[in-house]
Amino acid sequence: MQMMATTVFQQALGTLESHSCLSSSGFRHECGSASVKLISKDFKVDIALMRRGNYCSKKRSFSLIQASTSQTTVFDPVSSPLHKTANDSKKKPSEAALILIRHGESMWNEKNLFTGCVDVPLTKKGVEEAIEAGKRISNIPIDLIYTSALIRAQMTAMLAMTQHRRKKVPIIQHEENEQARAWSQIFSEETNKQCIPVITAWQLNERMYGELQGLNKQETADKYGKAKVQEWRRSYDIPPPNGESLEMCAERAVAYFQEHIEPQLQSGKNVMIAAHGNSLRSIIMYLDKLTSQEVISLELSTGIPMLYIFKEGSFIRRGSPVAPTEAGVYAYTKRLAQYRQRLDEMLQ
Ligand SMILES: O=C(O)[C@@H](CO)OP(=O)(O)O
Repeated sequence: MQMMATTVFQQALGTLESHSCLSSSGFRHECGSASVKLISKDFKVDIALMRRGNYCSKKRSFSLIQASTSQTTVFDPVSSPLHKTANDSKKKPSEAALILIRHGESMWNEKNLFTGCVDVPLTKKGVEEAIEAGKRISNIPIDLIYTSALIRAQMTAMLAMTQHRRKKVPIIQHEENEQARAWSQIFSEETNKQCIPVITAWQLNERMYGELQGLNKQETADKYGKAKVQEWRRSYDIPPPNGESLEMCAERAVAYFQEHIEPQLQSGKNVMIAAHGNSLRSIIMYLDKLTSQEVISLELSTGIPMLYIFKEGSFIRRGSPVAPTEAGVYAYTKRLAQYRQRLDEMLQ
């Protein structure tokens, strides 16, 4: 179907009250969602907003962002506007998608051991979670992927990308030294266009859990008391013995995000970050402007993608995209809906 230039969506202010209460298991669904009908001349889009999916934070209300015929500046022919005009490339990108995903279940998650920076792989369940996550983001544009230096995050990113409908190939970048850079070059521009660079950064590693690494969480609580262990696990500025506090983790993870990832989003590139429970908690604290008190109650489940839209310097949380097979639609913006429609056309 010829993609009609969609008209400006009517702005709908969907005020969503989502009440989330947090459980020690780390997450609880909350269906504080509302359906908001966005009508344009070309197609009606029901956007079930803010399906609270599997991550919680404090009670928040959201208003729907204005969706307009903004020029999409993306680095992917599928989503580039059909009729680019001369001055399009000079236009600042309208928005960019940011996907955050905590790695799937790891073998030490399964054993309930403190993991931190110990480099353990995913379990079979973690592999399945990563693949399911890939299905949920399979229609969202991704131009760059960032992971930590740990295999559980890298496995999650690569497994998720096996499900992406654009079928670009994620390539881990080796820039650790000149030889690594030289020996991993791609000598075909066309092939290069079909690749997505994957940048690994130790700054996105899980918080270093110090002398708790390898200890069983329940045994540690029995030994030191539940309150003390909860303080080590979830407080902002109290580190575990010879380990990192969340604040210390944020000093590297958020700094890396601001220095290396945010500029990419500002240039219109769509980014996925596959990382860890605490390094992502520190980043979400920054994105959502949570206080050190509020972040205590923020928990992330394994393998559940979280979608943000970066627009005019702000991060708008859009919830967790539902799987492509599920009825209904996503916390999509117009641009993301267009991208999906072009994928459908391309894959017909
Ligand atoms: O052990 C760890 O590294 C982390 C994440 O698995 O555990 P917690 O959720 O207790 O911070």
